[in-house]
Amino acid sequence: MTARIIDGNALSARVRGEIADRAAALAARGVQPCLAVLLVGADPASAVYVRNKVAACEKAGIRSLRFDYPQDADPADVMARLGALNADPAVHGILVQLPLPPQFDETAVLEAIDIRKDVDGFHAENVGRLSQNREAFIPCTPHGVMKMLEAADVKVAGAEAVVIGRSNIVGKPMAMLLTNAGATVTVCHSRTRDLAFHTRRADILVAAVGKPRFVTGDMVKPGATVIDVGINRLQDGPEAGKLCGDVDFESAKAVAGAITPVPGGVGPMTITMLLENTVISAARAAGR
Ligand SMILES: Nc1nc(=O)c2c([nH]1)NC[C@@H]1CN(c3ccc(C(=O)N[C@@H](CCC(=O)O)C(=O)O)cc3)C=[N+]21
Repeated sequence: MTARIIDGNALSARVRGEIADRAAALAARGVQPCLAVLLVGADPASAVYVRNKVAACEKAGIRSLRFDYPQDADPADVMARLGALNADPAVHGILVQLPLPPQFDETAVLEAIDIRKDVDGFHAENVGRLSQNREAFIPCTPHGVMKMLEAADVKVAGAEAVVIGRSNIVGKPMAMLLTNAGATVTVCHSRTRDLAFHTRRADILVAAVGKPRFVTGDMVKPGATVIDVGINRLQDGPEAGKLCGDVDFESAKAVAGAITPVPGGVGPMTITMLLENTVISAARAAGR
């Protein structure tokens, strides 16, 4: 057996088309959706992601404002900018690219964003709302995963779901969304004693560990849906520079029922959900 590929690029193209229509309709009513993106430091990966986000906005008819700060930026300057963006009615979404340099208190920065503009869904109040199933904004990566499961007709209610990774930006909100959708959820992490015992029971397996090709075919239940959230740039060897996920695609594909590739899987959907959240925010600001 070989798994069905869940194509994040194709799904993104479709959803981004709908988002562009909504953005155009809002603009016609005088509300041009607008996302502000703040990038601190010169991490090359972060610069690429920010460039991709800005380009995706442009293509969808969403205005973007970009603010770049040096690696040694004064956190007070960034906080002041956030205050101004919170107060600006023309701005509907604010994203501070993570990670931040060490002089920043990341939590304090995320809490400084008005929750009505928190399109990342990282503010503690949005996290609390998500846990109560009455969220303002759903974090983009796990939200994109839910959209992929839906588009691929994967039944979530009643399924055994296993999430590997417990980060605030992926693992925890992913577990919450799957729980809200009726899955029986197990969260595994670096301290889990027998990882394969858990993963082999999963109807839906989400890998968000940050280790290249960590999940192998022998860890996958036959017919399972495997979602690969990993974005790892291989450092050395013959494949240096290549992007790969947390899943060993070839061995997992031979066992799974459906699987997401890297690149072209969850990554593009993350950006799509960012655009969607920005348009939702603009629609709320327009009173509809
Ligand atoms: N405040 C904040 N919000 C984020 O959403 C956020 C962040 N910080 N920091 C970094 C991570 C990472 N992230 C990605 C988004 C898209 C792709 C993506 O589109 N990847 C393409 C490949 C891109 C390439 O070739 O490098 C793909 O998987 O096909 C990857 C990674 C968002 N993040």
